[in-house]
Amino acid sequence: MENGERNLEDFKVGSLPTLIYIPDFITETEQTQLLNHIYKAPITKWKSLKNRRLQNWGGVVHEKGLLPQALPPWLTKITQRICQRTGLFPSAINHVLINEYLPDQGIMPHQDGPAYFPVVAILSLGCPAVMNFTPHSKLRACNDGERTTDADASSDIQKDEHGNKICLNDHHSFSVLLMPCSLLIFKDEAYSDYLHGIEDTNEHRIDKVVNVFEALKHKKDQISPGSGDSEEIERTEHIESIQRTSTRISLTCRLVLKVHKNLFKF
Ligand SMILES: O=C(O)CCC(=O)C(=O)O
Ligand SMILES: [Fe+2]
Repeated sequence: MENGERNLEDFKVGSLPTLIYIPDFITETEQTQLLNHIYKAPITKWKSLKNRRLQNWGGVVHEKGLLPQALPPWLTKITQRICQRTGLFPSAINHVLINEYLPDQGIMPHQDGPAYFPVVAILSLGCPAVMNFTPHSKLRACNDGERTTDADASSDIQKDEHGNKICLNDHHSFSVLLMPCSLLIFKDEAYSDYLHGIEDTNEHRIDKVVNVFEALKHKKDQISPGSGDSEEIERTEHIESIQRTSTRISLTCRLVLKVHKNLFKF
């Protein structure tokens, strides 16, 4: 069965309710077409930041909403597929941020801004990379002094009827391996209780990845490209990191619900 026909539930990874990883969401030909469009854009379309470059498509996002600009057809082809395939966006995706990372570039752990509808879909192109999810500091703070043996863990603290603190969910840091042509979607706790980021190093650890099968496939390919037997996968399980050897491009596709039709109403 093609990935496009399978139930979204089948692509859930990790223990959080809504972290979805779809390998081969686009074909390699589509990846090449997208990269061509991205690199055909005028140089002025790129905004250089300290540790990466980005292109902003769909308009300017302000605290109060989006000052819109129509997405080009080469992007709506993808955003429409994401909306249809996931059914998680209440209306059409209207904003796409394209990030370019050299092998030693990344993005600081962060939470996406409040202007966005709280579902994000990230399409990956080019070199594989690992995205790390870490519990939000607000949650970690609840836990200070209570879980000194496990620095990565955090819990929702609530009070019981006597006012004693009780821990509900455990929050652990985890990672996702983002392979080219894959789509990562996250919402709910993964969106609200965790920071996500990519380390600015050319080697990424994969020991905490939740999409394990993807990691094993990749590890096998690093050792002997092309051969796919499962014994080989087992033999490569000891590899704990991936090398970033070329550029990665990502398309962060989101929806800003509040759209300003008229500049003067801002
Ligand atoms: O490049 C990525 O995969 C993540 C980008 C991201 O988190 C963002 O644009 O907010
Ligand atoms: Fe983000």
